[in-house]
Amino acid sequence: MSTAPDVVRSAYVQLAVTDLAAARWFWVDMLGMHVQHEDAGALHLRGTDELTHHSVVLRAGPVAALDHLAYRVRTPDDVDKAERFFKDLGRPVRRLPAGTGTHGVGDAVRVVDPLGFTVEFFHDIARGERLIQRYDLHRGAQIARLDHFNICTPDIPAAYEHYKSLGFGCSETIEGDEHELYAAWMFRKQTVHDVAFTGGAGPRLHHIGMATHESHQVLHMADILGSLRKEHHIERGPGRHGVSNAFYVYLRDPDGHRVEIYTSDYYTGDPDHETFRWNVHDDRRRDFWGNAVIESWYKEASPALDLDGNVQPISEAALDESAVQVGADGLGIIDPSE
Ligand SMILES: O=C1C=CC(S(=O)(=O)O)=CC1(O)O
Ligand SMILES: [Ca+2]
Ligand SMILES: [Fe+2]
Repeated sequence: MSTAPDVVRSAYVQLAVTDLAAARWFWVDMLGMHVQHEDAGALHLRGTDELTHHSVVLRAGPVAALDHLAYRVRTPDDVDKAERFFKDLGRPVRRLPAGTGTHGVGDAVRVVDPLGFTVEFFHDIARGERLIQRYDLHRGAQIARLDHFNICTPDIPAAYEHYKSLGFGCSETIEGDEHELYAAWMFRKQTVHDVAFTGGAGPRLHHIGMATHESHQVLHMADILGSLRKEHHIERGPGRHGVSNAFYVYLRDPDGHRVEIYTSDYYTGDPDHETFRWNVHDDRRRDFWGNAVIESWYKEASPALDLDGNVQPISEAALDESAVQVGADGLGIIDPSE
């Protein structure tokens, strides 16, 4: 096996949106993300703490879809390592020299990974002005940074093994009584996750997680949408997660792309960090207070594009967590004897 690239973190996502103006309203006017670069066909956005050019790229397109996920690697040579790693796996690989890929990003490589997702690995990226203490510019949810990707994939063990081969640690899992793997959270940066897997038809993007510093910003985002009679953009929460212990709310943008506003998870940086395992019958796992998980959260997700911008065909999942009979999800049957 060739050497894996040294991935630093989940760095940006490129989404195809069918109405760039409507997307601008949601991601800039409502969430408060900062416009680093804008042209007729795309918006490059970042949060208040982010010193690199962007963490969300919204590109106008005919189909609302995930264009690609992007991980930053530690050195320029790690871009070469990523190219060799995925070529050795026999996967489609496309090198994008500086100036030929996403605006602001230097030399990069894009691959279709074994799970069917288009993923970019880059090191060089343009810098942005330090906004951390420009409180005069902080608005909406006051998004600090991109925290994670959550992807729908039919084979969670395969996803786990692939990201383990890329050097990711595992912070938490959801497992059945026989330890069948329903979901996993994996990391390179020293927090709960850079990527998580939700069991379901895939490849599809379940959501991107955007971090705020404090829970009142999560609540304020929900209040803003309620005030404007845009409450239909709130899909799930606010609430407290079991997995990750984060405080959260899930929103849907005008194209249905799901974004989580997420705060206050925990440190995972010690070399002997142990995985915390939840049982799928524990109804605190997804919401620590036992609140139901709305069915759309399990079933709906954004399709994924291949290297040429075509929608990837999807495969159905073997395990369906929403079908597991638990009390809180509202989808199962509560055993009256309990
Ligand atoms: O970021 C996350 C952390 C926890 C959860 S869960 O709903 O608690 O499983 C979901 C999530 O993957 O979006
Ligand atoms: Ca090189
Ligand atoms: Fe999440």
